[in-house]
Amino acid sequence: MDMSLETVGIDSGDKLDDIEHHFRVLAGPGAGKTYWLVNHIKEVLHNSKRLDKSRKVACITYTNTAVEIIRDRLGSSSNQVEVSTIHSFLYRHIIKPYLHFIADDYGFNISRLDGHDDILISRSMTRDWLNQHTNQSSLKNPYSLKQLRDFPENLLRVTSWLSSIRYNLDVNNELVTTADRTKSLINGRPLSKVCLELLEIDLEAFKRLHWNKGLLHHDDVLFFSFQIIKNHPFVLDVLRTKFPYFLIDEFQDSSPIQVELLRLIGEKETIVGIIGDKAQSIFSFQGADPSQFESFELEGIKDYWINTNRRSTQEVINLLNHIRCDFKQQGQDGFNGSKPIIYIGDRLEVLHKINNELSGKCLITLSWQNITANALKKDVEGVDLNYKLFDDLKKIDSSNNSSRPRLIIPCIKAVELCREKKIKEALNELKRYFGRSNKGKRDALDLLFLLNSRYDEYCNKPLMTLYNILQTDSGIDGLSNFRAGNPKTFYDNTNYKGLALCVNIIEDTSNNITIHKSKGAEFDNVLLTLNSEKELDFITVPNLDESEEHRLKYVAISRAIQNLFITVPELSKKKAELIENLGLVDIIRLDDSLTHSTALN
Ligand SMILES: Nc1ncnc2c1ncn2[C@@H]1O[C@H](COP(=O)(O)OP(=O)(O)OP(=O)(O)O)[C@@H](O)[C@H]1O
Repeated sequence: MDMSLETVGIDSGDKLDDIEHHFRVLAGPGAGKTYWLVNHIKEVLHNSKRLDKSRKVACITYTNTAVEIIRDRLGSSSNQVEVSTIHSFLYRHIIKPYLHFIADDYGFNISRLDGHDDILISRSMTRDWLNQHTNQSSLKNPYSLKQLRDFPENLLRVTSWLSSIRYNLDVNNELVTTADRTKSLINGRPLSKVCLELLEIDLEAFKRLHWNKGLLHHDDVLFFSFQIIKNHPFVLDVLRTKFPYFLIDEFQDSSPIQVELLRLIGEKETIVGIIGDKAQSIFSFQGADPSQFESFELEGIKDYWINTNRRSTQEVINLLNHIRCDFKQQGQDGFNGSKPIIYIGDRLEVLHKINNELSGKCLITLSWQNITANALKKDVEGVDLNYKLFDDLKKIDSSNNSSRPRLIIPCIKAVELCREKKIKEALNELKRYFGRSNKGKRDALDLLFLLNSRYDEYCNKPLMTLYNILQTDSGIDGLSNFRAGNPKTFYDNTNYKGLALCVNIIEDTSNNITIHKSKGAEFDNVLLTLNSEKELDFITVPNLDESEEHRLKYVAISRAIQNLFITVPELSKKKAELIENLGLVDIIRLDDSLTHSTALN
């Protein structure tokens, strides 16, 4: 951390002398940033003369789970605080009241606006877009309009590429719409550069097709908020009046558009406070840029730094300190435990062994990939799981008149969400198929009931079993039979469970989650699962500044309060010695451990 002379060291129990200046709090994991933030909000509520019934503190954090934690900790004080994610905040205070100002300029059908969602891109929408593309006559063999539109694989290439549309800011702080060219790669072949250059011209027209239907993607919330503020600056004044204090936790994962919005809000009247840690920046794939935290500037901003770790045992902190080179955290006096352990062996066996040893205490597994987390949840073996089965299904069952994937994929996602008690999200999946009318909502509920009550009949069978149930008992018309061919082979030979493993459970609160979902949380006992010994480089040659992969693992191990375990299938003697020589972790080979040996060889 680049600590300037003006950076003031504080403790997570400290109060600021003056609540009326912008601030930045920098600190490592477990330092008590969220703890401090909650106390600071209470301080503001207590001392500020600028708050009343309609003037509140805005507190922005990254996930709905974090929102709940902060609300909980605020207790009854939370009436005067609006705690939310940035998307919910902007939707409520900018999009809903003001989108109608600019809706016509963007062809947005405001009468159909109904929240924001993760909008899935359909091939029919891609086709509609191609059919009206400004450059369609310039598209040439092998990617002519007809070839892009009518060859299923090409259509998939365009659709996949369009799914990566993002908004960013250019050097003049103007919004630009981009899509990631590499995402057109299907079956080893991408669209050509020439073709993509021609198509790129009209990306906004593609968004307009959705906006015409009142569909608002999460990213569109940022896009429209920014446009509204730029074109109608009085909206900023309204926000500043309503929120004299604007505090943001986990700032390191903000996107450049969010950062610019906050900077604009903080230009006058509103006090902006940002809290974060650049070494915990793990969302670059969503546009976050770790350098923004330290470079964020507002007039008179003061920097504070917390150098303690109030979460973990000294043994866990020793490992964290080894990995981090910009500063060292101090632990709490006398809070000691066992050295972290690296287990070498099959991860499911490791999980069972640790669970046995912890005898009933809760162990949380953290994995990089969603499919690994799901496999651990469902007790499935293997490291070579196919996380692309939904893509394969769409590709293989992709003839123009097949509506099967459009139904069966939401069904699988819905029932898996339902089994994790995410009923609202489950119904939302099915509403993608049935629509959002009252009838659509009723149909979604009926189908969810059917899928859930018959789960045991298909959960360990080929996908065809589920499809047959849908054909015979869902009441949905027009579900076509199979002829011999690749789609039938896929449905006959692919086990439902394989697809279930690919479902992403948002805000997963189970004991087996991805590292990204563990952000901000802490657990007594943590098991980090790794797929190969290369992934232990974050310990042997750590580089948090340049490697997001290393930061991700740093975040994972810093969730542990008491016991930290890491598992890897194999470990060469050379690398094991390298790690052993650090003296910070014990290494146990599972085979040896069966005879209670902790020896290396
Ligand atoms: N001053 C304090 N007194 C008592 N407990 C504290 C104090 N500060 C922090 N804690 C406790 O330490 C733990 C870590 O705090 P917190 O979650 O706020 O850290 P953080 O900096 O936000 O962590 P991360 O960035 O890793 O998510 C929590 O259990 C919190 O309750």
